[in-house]
Amino acid sequence: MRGRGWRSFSNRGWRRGSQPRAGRGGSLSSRTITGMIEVTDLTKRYGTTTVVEGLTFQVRTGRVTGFLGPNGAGKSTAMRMMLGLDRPTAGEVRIDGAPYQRLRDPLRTVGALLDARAVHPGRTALNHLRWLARSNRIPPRRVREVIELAGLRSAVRRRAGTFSLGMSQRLGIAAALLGDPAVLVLDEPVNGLDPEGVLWLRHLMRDLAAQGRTVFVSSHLMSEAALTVDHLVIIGRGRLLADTSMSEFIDRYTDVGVRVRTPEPRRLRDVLVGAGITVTDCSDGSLKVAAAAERIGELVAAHAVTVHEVTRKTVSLEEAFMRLTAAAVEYRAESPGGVRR
Ligand SMILES: Nc1ncnc2c1ncn2[C@@H]1O[C@H](COP(=O)(O)OP(=O)(O)OP(=O)(O)O)[C@@H](O)[C@H]1O
Repeated sequence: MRGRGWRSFSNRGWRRGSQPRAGRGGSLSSRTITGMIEVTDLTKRYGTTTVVEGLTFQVRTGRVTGFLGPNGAGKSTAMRMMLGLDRPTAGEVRIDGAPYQRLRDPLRTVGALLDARAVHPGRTALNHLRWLARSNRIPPRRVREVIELAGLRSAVRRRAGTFSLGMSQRLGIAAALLGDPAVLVLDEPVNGLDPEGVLWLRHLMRDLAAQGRTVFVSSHLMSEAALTVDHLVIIGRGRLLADTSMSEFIDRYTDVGVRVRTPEPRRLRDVLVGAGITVTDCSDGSLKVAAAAERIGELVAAHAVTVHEVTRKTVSLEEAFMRLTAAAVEYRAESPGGVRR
């Protein structure tokens, strides 16, 4: 059994300390917590179906890492394996250097929200949190602190079974914060939150990362991730598609192009290609030109080509995400004409 460094509970932030405290077995240790998650060659098969395949990445401290992928990509399965709830077919996950099962005080090291509804419906929110705190040797005053943090004060005496999904998410987040953990693993925590709740959660995640914690949060919405996340791990059909900073992702995948409508497409194409510019035909008859609008304007004027419209087009983050994961999308709607979107 491993020893554990001393930490203090504080609303102002999480602090690592060098002051040791007695471990369960009475041993003392000055080991401090790093909070890093290391995923190595993680694989999960159900029968002949491979749900997670050879995932390798690290989740670092002090930033919010988004775990993205389309529906069925394997995000929840990977998170369950991180938290020791599913056994990997191959590979491993280490949190702070050890598998989850070997953490001495799991709730104090990792706070997790996987399924907000997984609470006894007949138990009040307060009793749920009190029970969790007691079973993990967490001081009762921390229960009050997380109730305030999660904005649950007016609902603590209500039974969890009467909660809306958004309220359940808040309760789940309160429970995840109970142990003042260095690592937070949150599966789609935005689901069901109202706009005020979404804003609150964004700020909370950013604050937790700014305090030096590791925040790992799944989502299938890039537009939401873009507002919170510093780093992205993107998977599709269980495989790693990207492990990149948000800014690198924007640079690499959200290309900017210019659409040009002209009654002389052949002439314009010759002029542009002659200037070394890449030109692509669009289905509506316009041309997609890989050059700045100013450059196109100069060439058009110099060669007296008639142009009806020049429009700068940017690829949104959501479009870029859909392009990246397109080949790995398992579930998607058929359009009325039978063409896949
Ligand atoms: N116990 C199981 N037995 C068989 N297949 C499973 C099991 N659990 C999950 N799967 C399959 O694994 C795949 C990945 O599921 P998972 O829930 O991990 O994806 P996800 O990325 O979290 O999806 P979503 O965004 O829809 O929540 C799905 O095809 C799912 O049907």
